Amino acid sequence: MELLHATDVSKSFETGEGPLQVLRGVSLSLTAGTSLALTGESGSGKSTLLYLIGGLDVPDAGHIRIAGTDIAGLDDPGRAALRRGTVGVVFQQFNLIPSLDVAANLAFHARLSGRHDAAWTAHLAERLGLSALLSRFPEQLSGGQQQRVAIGRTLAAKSELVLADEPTGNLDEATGDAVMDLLLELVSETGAGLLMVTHSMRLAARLDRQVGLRAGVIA
Ligand SMILES: Nc1ncnc2c1ncn2[C@@H]1O[C@H](COP(=O)(O)OP(=O)(O)OP(=O)(O)O)[C@@H](O)[C@H]1O
Repeated sequence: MELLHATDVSKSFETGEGPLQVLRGVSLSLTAGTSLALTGESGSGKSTLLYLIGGLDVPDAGHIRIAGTDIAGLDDPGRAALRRGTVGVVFQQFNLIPSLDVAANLAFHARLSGRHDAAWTAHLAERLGLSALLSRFPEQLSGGQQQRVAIGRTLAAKSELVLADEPTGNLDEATGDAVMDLLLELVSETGAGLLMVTHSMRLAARLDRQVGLRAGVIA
């Protein structure tokens, strides 16, 4: 089943020096249960594309269809609902909620999207090695532990599409590899699709497909 289909997506930003055209007609697609690495040099627009797909920003032109819905047709609350349910984003900076403990962070998006399933969340906590850390707060966790919570938060909401922006970019190599193992295993078990931005050809090679962005188009 086609999960994601982006067609001719363009995006520019206003800067002090005039408009900067970042994406110039990007098309890509992803089937449920498969993974795609998005590579490209710094500034090539990888994060911009991921944010558009995640409904965190809107394209100037083009279409993004996720699980059959054209997200251009959604209003702000509709896009917010998309981000908490169908689509989950794992950021390089973890982005956990500092005032909530691990258990509440894990369940946060699932609760907001009406997808909370206590048994499934407990299973994820166990698989992610978080069961003994449930009452800790994010600042009391290592980077690797925080990223495991962020992955769990996305999967707890049963997201069909997981977007990850350099998810191991803030971790040392051994910790990053362990986090990547868990991400790939759990995404594959849940049958979600994964779109991951990475600078690392080594990490990109672990995903099913690799595409590169260059000068605003898929190279
Ligand atoms: N809100 C914004 N306003 C102005 N320019 C922006 C904005 N967001 C991104 N840009 C510019 O768009 C270009 C692409 O940025 P983007 O973050 O998508 O690149 P990237 O490929 O993810 O880079 P990196 O690998 O360094 O994270 C950059 O030149 C960046 O400065």
